[in-house]
Amino acid sequence: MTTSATEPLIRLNGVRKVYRSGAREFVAVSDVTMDVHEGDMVSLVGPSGCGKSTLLKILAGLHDADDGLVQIGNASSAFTPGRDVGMVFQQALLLKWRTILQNVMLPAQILGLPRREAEARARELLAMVGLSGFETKYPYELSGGMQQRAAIARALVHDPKLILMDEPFGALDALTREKMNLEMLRIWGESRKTIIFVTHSIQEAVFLGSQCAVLTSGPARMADHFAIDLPYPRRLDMKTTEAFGTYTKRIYALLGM
Ligand SMILES: Nc1ncnc2c1ncn2[C@@H]1O[C@H](COP(=O)(O)OP(=O)(O)OP(=O)(O)O)[C@@H](O)[C@H]1O
Repeated sequence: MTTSATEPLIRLNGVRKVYRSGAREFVAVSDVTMDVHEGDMVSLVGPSGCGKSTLLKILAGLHDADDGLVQIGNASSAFTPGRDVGMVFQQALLLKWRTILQNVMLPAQILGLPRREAEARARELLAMVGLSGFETKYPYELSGGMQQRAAIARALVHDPKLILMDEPFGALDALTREKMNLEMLRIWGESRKTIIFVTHSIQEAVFLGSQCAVLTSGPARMADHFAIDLPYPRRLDMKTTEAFGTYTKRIYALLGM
């Protein structure tokens, strides 16, 4: 889905973020240079504390970088972080007193989008994530995987240009996680969104990503960024192929493992 001939949606060059506490400085992210094109699925992989969430916060406009270029949007696609970002976290973070439909509609409501259209879109998205029939249920009536599907629908409801996902399947059991990986690829294919996806799992990074950025800690920096040229649709049995193994070995080597 990469359209490298076009201007990138995101251009990062030499991005660096330092947290300061009194006189002490801590470099959380450095040397982050990559272009992300519309429709890319970028895996950000690295060990705990290597700055993945910090980078997502910079992309979401929640943190400023201390150095380097962060350009989001281009001549044909203006970008407003509040309007154009959808986020999914490790926990679904659904409001327990709202139904699933009301939860999915929340970002549209916050942005003041017309209610009727928002509801129609929320219903369509719930169908897309396989939750038709659960509109009037409450979060406690859904499994963890189903709650995470609702969170994905919620992230898409205001039709954002960029979806940022921070370890969205980290709290799920291994089998549900594999199923959600397949679902995620289907949803990405149908929505054609640009997705940046944080994971600790090297396998997940290779299985999902059209691009992969590897971040290391000590020192915090982007060690590499490359395309994953495995065909879509991806199937679970691809994990046993030599090409898949070559990518995972490359990431293990970059992480010094
Ligand atoms: N607000 C903050 N002030 C000071 N240090 C921070 C702050 N936020 C994060 N850090 C530090 O910056 C480093 C990077 O944090 P970040 O949360 O971006 O890493 P991460 O790769 O997402 O980690 P994890 O995979 O464990 O979630 C960590 O060492 C963390 O302790």
